[in-house]
Amino acid sequence: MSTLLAFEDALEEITRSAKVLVGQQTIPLVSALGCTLAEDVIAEISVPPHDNSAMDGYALSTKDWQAGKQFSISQRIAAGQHPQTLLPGTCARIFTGANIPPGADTVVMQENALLVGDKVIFSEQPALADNIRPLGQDMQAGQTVMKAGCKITPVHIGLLSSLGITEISVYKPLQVGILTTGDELIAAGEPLNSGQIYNSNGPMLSALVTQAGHQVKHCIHAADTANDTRNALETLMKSCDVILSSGGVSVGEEDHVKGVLEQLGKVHLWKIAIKPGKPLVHATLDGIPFLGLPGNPSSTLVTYHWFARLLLSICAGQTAERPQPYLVDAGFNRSKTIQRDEFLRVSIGKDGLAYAHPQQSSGALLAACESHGYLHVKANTQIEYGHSYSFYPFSSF
Ligand SMILES: Nc1nc2c(c(=O)[nH]1)N[C@H]1C(S)=C(S)[C@@H](COP(=O)(O)OP(=O)(O)OC[C@H]3O[C@@H](n4cnc5c(N)ncnc54)[C@H](O)[C@@H]3O)O[C@H]1N2
Ligand code: MOO
Repeated sequence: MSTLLAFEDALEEITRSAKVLVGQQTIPLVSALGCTLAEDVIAEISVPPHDNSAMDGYALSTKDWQAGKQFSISQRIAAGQHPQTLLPGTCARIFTGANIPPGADTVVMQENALLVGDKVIFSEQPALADNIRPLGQDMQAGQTVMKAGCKITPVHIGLLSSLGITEISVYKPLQVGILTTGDELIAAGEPLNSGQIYNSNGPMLSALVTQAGHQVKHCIHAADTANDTRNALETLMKSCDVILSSGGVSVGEEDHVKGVLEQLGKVHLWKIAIKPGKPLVHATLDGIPFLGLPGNPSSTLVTYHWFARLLLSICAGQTAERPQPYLVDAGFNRSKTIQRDEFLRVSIGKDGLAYAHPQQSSGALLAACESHGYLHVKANTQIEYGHSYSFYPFSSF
């Protein structure tokens, strides 16, 4: 056990030397959903660009108001129109989104106004700036509204459109190579013979990489031989920015990945004190970052979520954020401790407590589908009912 690297040290080690590996390009904003912003965005205009009305009603000057005074309506301002300066002592009919005329400093909503012929009475004294959305309320010209590294969401597309932006500088997508290994594996769709299982890590990793906004450049499956593994890696090295693999990283003589990595590049770390996911390997192949994820499907998932996801996001220029934990109380006891940090697949019950899925085998994947997230139980720690532990919902990865 003493040779296993601690979870936090491994995270630090894997991310420390990682750097942006992709170039930039300018693309139409409407095509930028899911892309990573390459440069800070500084607002060139204020939003809104003018003081405007938040209500349909009447714009007037608070100093003109008197109880019972009948105001004449000196102009009508619809949204999009350019207002005239307000005639002193009068009010303007105004609509939501219309610019406030110079000389007015408040808006009374029409429900609080009494129309008497062609005049209006405001029974309540209006407060200064009532129902006025001031210039720059949302964003001020010169303000940094988005930082480079941010992943563009539909809300960002709305925000940048409100600044009049039509094109944006983003990072080109990271090209990711995926290698799966194992003689027992066949692709879904093929008939299953004795001793075989379907390859689930390949499609799962492709989906995880795609979901994170990267491009799966090439997926290769290699047999459990050093030759096949080396050939596959050399092929991936020709076209990929980063390479992920699954399986073949443990200690058996059928596990060839680590040996081949030592021939092709430099291995930085192997074996981490986590469960599942212990035999994770991190290497560099001719400048290309490589992460070898253990083949058990839940080990692949956990090591992708905690290590590969962060590594890929740094290489893609994304702001690499570790998910924020929520402190959640355990709904069960477990006296057994292990010398590795554990990532239990748990559900949060209606009582707000965390319950471990009964199937925690690293070979089982259904448990992750039936759970809400990970309960992080530090090495050598018992689980006690009612004590709190860090919970990470799957949605935060
Ligand atoms: N003597 C020891 N044996 C093992 C150790 C150990 O410390 N000493 N560690 C165990 C742990 S922990 C893990 S995790 C596994 C990881 O092994 P590998 O990364 O070498 O993975 P494989 O042996 O290739 O496969 C493990 C398991 O997962 C299945 N698998 C592999 N790839 C896929 C895939 N693409 N889709 C679906 N399932 C996959 C494979 O059939 C095996 O059942 O090693 C332990 N052994
Ligand atoms: O530590 Mo391994 O990844 O569970 O079976």
